[in-house]
Amino acid sequence: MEGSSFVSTHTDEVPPEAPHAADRLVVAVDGPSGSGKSSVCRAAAAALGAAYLDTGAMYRAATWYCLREEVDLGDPEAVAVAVAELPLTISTNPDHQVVTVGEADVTAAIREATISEKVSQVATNPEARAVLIAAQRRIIDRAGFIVAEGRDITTVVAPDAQVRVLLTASAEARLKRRGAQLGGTQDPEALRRQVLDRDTKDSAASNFTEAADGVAVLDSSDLSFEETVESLTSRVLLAQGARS
Ligand SMILES: Nc1ncnc2c1ncn2[C@@H]1O[C@H](COP(=O)(O)OP(=O)(O)OP(=O)(O)O)[C@@H](O)[C@H]1O
Ligand SMILES: Nc1ccn([C@H]2C[C@H](O)[C@@H](COP(=O)(O)O)O2)c(=O)n1
Repeated sequence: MEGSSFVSTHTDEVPPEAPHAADRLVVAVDGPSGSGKSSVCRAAAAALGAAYLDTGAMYRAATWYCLREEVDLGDPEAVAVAVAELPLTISTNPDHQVVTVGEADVTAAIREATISEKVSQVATNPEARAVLIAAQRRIIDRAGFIVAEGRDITTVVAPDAQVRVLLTASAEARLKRRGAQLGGTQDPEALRRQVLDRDTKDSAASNFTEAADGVAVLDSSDLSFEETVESLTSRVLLAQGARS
């Protein structure tokens, strides 16, 4: 498993070390905010010995960069130009996530509420998306065995993935989980903005509320965290078994 992938925004080439088709097993997971994508996919990847790609972290890092460069997020052309120059690296080690922009380690900073509230302005920019989607495809190609999660992985980034899952949960469960995750620091209105309002904005760029053809729905509303991880890993093991 590769621990770190440099995301070049300036080339489309498939890296020379890309694995053979027979060694590829891509697990694509999409879903709304707070459904458990990051935590469940990271745990499943660690259990399976797979790489892990958090594509949301890439949109968050792009937003952090735009803010640092004082780019007007309301100016789509300026955002597109900035993201095309984004010097981003993201680790694919499920046990150790590191995101850097140039020399800056932004792993913690990209989780702050300011970024959560502004990230949709970058994520709904078509040119910015094209740059990040190309980078995500290169990382997936290079990894071979990888769990990648986001909003458009099953449909746009890796529609040919061997395992495709839409991870859902009720709005009530998602708000409760996010509230607990943030240690009860957010008032109900701030939580709604960060979870439900963000979903509404992000829906303009991709459909992550309905499963596309061939995508299985995993509803975690009434499942524990461990049961959800188990459900995902068992689907992957089934796919592995079917190939051998
Ligand atoms: N089945 C579950 N039962 C209980 N808690 C869960 C479950 N799945 C995830 N969680 C918890 O819910 C919280 C939110 O999960 P997570 O951050 O993985 O969601 P997400 O879908 O990646 O959200 P976002 O897209 O906003 O980043 C975490 O604290 C996680 O541990
Ligand atoms: N494939 C993706 C991944 C993420 N986004 C957007 C949607 C979110 O607002 C933002 C941050 O993602 P999160 O960390 O909350 O999973 O990025 C997207 O549009 N496509």
